[in-house]
Amino acid sequence: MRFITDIKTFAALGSGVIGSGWVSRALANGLDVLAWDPAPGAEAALRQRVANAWGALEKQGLAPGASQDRLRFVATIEACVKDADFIQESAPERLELKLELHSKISAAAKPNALIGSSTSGLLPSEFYEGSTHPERCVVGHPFNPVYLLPLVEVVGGKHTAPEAIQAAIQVYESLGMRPLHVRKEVPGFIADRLLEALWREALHLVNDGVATTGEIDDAIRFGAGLRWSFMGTFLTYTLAGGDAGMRHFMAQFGPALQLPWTHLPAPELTDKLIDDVVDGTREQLGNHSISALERYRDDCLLAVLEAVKTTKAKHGMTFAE
Ligand SMILES: NC(=O)C1=CN([C@@H]2O[C@H](COP(=O)(O)OP(=O)(O)OC[C@H]3O[C@@H](n4cnc5c(N)ncnc54)[C@H](O)[C@@H]3O)[C@@H](O)[C@H]2O)C=CC1
Ligand SMILES: C[N+](C)(C)CC(=O)CC(=O)[O-]
Repeated sequence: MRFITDIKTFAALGSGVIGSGWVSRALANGLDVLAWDPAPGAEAALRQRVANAWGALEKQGLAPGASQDRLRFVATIEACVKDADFIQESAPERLELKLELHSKISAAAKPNALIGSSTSGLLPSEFYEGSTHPERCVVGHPFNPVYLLPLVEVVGGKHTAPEAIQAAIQVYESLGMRPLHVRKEVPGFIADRLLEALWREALHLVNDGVATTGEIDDAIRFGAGLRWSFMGTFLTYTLAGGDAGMRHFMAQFGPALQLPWTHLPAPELTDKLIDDVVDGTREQLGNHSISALERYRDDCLLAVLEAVKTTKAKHGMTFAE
């Protein structure tokens, strides 16, 4: 089966926070968009959200022909999907609801139109169980705001064709995104496993009276949050190991995971896990020395600090706010 990758018409089912983000991104990329949502007043709310996002999208740069007028809100699931080249579902996070919705979407869609779900962590093998042509069905998990953040996690289920994963990656790239193929189907995928761990711990801190939510957010936004925009945890910690890199870092700070500071159970630090982490970060380092990456990290930090400061001032805020 050749899946459609040269898309002209994008269908969005569910037009809440995430659905309207997809609609905005698709319109900004010069596509025709069909949207459906069963809630009363959904069309007006969607148009309002798209209008709100449009200023940022104009600053980022619109594709030729991009226009909010190319959005058509329709009355049925069938009208939304039957002529669509690509379909993205962003309905509430309930397994039964998604199961029923996808059986209807897939029955009415062109057989070679890819179908993506925005789910934050439900398993595609489960909610695509009743779908027609499930080989074209994937998860495309985005991040809020969908029209600006590039990451989209692409996850297949037990019936998804490998070619469909590649085709979906191609489509998401054509929408200016940075797809990440999650190779193993697990609840929460990669990013939400991490975000949930952080969030759960933050709730423990509040619950234990250690910090307020504002203090916890300060702990993120004035520290690791600034460096996360350009360097992930593994490479950051490799640099934190100095010239000896990740192996020294693991020896020095790995045992503290067993104390534990957190309320989450820690993984057992087996030799295999350490080797996997060391080998993985070695690959990430490539030919770059630790000191070269430190210069890169510092340059990026300065640029981000300057950008945040300038942007906040434009909005009438001080840097400390
Ligand atoms: N809010 C977030 O930060 C993120 C949410 N997601 C995922 O995106 C999906 C949508 O979440 P949100 O946009 O946040 O929710 P939301 O509550 O803002 O929007 C859901 C929309 O679905 C509509 N809806 C209700 N029943 C429906 C049905 N049977 N078929 C189609 N639409 C229906 C509602 O009227 C509403 O407009 C969920 O699967 C969620 O896990 C993914 C990434 C981030
Ligand atoms: C809270 N959430 C699980 C819905 C968040 C996401 O899925 C991604 C995001 O935007 O943080």
